[in-house]
Amino acid sequence: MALIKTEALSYQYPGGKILNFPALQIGINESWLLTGNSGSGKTTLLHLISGILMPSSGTLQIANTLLNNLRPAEIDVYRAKNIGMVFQKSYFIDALSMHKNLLYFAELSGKKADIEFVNKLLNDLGIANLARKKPTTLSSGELQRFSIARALINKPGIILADEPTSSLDDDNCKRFIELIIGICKSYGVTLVVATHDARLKKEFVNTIQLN
Ligand SMILES: Nc1ncnc2c1ncn2[C@@H]1O[C@H](COP(=O)(O)OP(=O)(O)OP(=O)(O)O)[C@@H](O)[C@H]1O
Repeated sequence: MALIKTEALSYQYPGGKILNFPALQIGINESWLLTGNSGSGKTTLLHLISGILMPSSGTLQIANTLLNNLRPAEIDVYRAKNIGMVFQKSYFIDALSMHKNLLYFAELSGKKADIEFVNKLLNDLGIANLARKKPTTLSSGELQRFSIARALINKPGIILADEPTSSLDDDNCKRFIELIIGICKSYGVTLVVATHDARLKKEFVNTIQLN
């Protein structure tokens, strides 16, 4: 069964052209690359899947839930439970250690942080030795590895990453993408990476191409 399924999905920003998306069937624990030229709608599609935007037409189904039918409050609950996000730039609080940052973000969702899970994540990502450091003392490659931990902290079924490697050099890019694909595989998480970064193409079997 598909975890993410769309049919005839489209979105139109006020006054903008209609963005039409190909039908998608993305399975549990699969890794997908979302590519296309600048302006083709990669970020918009990620925002539709995460419920930040509602489709103008078409259907979007995640597991057994038709997102079109949800009310805004239900969408917020859906997003908090199901979606982890990784962005081009990491977002952490400078005054807190990385460990405290992760506990803080875990608790933002209203649940008590699972410290054992946080520690397991840090070990699995090979960043436990950096957990006492503050964000300003870390490199962009190290911060992006913590962004993976942040995205996984509430145990989502789906991770959406928007241009996660565009500020990384070749070594960090390779390390990051292998790490996020590997950890999503081992945690049973479905991964969609939107990018125009040609370095990522060879890492994915499944590709969505937007025009
Ligand atoms: N908030 C907005 N209001 C109006 N138009 C928007 C808005 N955000 C994006 N667009 C337009 O919608 C289209 C798709 O944008 P989107 O950011 O999804 O593309 P993208 O493929 O992610 O591009 P890039 O690779 O440059 O990030 C573009 O034409 C863009 O100008």
